[in-house]
Amino acid sequence: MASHRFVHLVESELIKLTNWKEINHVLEQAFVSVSNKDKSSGQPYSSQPARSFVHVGDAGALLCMPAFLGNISVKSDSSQSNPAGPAARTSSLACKLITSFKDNPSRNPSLPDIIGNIFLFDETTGQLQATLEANYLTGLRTAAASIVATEQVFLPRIADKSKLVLGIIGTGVQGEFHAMGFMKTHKFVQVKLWNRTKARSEQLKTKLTQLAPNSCNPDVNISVHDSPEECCTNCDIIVTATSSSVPIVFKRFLKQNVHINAIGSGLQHHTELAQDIYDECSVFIDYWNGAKAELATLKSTIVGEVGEVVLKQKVVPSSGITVFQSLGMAVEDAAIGKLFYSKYMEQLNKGH
Ligand SMILES: NC(=O)C1=CN([C@@H]2O[C@H](COP(=O)(O)OP(=O)(O)OC[C@H]3O[C@@H](n4cnc5c(N)ncnc54)[C@H](OP(=O)(O)O)[C@@H]3O)[C@@H](O)[C@H]2O)C=CC1
Ligand SMILES: O=C(O)C1=NCCCC1
Repeated sequence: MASHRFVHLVESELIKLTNWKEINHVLEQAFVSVSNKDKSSGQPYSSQPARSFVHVGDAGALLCMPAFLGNISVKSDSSQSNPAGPAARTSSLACKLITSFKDNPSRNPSLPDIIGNIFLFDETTGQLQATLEANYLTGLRTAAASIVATEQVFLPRIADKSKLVLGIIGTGVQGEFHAMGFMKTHKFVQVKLWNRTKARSEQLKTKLTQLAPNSCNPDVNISVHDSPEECCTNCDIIVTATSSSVPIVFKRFLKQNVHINAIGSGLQHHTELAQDIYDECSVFIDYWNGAKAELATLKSTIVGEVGEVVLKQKVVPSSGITVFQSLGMAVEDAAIGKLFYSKYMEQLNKGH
């Protein structure tokens, strides 16, 4: 059997390897892979069952998220050593095991809602190659999924992209990753924050103010708001990232052509937005397999997968409210796990 070296990558190591452009690039391929039914098309493809849940009463659950992702490039074309040549293709075999216990943040001492690891296997031999701490990576890949969904579903219908306003409803871990990822990759004139516990949105404002000089708009205005309504007013793009089991965003808060990335509420999904939004909007999802199981109670019009939009199999509306209903899927973890492992090994081989 070929000898191989096993590595465990901890958060401090992963932070050093973070590059939003590369992350968005692999997330877009993850979306494409689930919608691509033709392996010979040259596009990424994947095999990913609906994830399984082991429920621990009402306290939480253990999620098992396996996936194979084929024919991906882990570097954006512009960062290839040979920019003229085709991006080198690889694949990823991975399984994320992650728990979600919604009362964890209010424990003393406080614990994260989600705690997990990605297990990455050699796709030729099946040997375990690496484990990667997955809290940080889940934050990055969930935000990148929203960014790619926004780019595909919403930005094409916006003529003037220079005056966009972003709203973040819920400034916990996910809210923070979303604010940072969006500010690093798109220009916003204002980023509006709301959180149930106001001190936490004030803390995020301080962090984002420090980030602003290295964001797409150093002059961005960052503001903290007293209510979800005040926060959503005038927003072009909204992220809901809470564990609320009752609606906190209603249609009357929204601009006509708003796009919402609804990523929160863990195992229940679709509880953060009021039914009057779902009655009117067009919903985009990450994958049908997951939606059939996890969005069975959603009463709305699901147009299709984000990957179907990238592949031009589905058309996006030219106006109206759009919602990306993010469940989270295993190919996202397979994609980001492979990206970070490759970057780590590359550095190791260069002797850094
Ligand atoms: N779609 C996906 O791929 C993923 C989704 N998630 C989900 O995203 C959500 C946020 O996760 P994460 O940021 O890690 O968790 P955090 O514990 O860091 O943040 C939770 C946030 O929810 C807020 N909140 C909790 N209950 C309520 C309520 N009743 N009304 C209003 N706000 C509330 C908290 O406010 P306060 O500060 O006041 O407590 C806090 O802002 C979770 O539901 C999680 O399961 C997570 C990972 C991936
Ligand atoms: O995709 C994930 O990872 C998660 N999704 C829902 C909540 C727990 C983590």
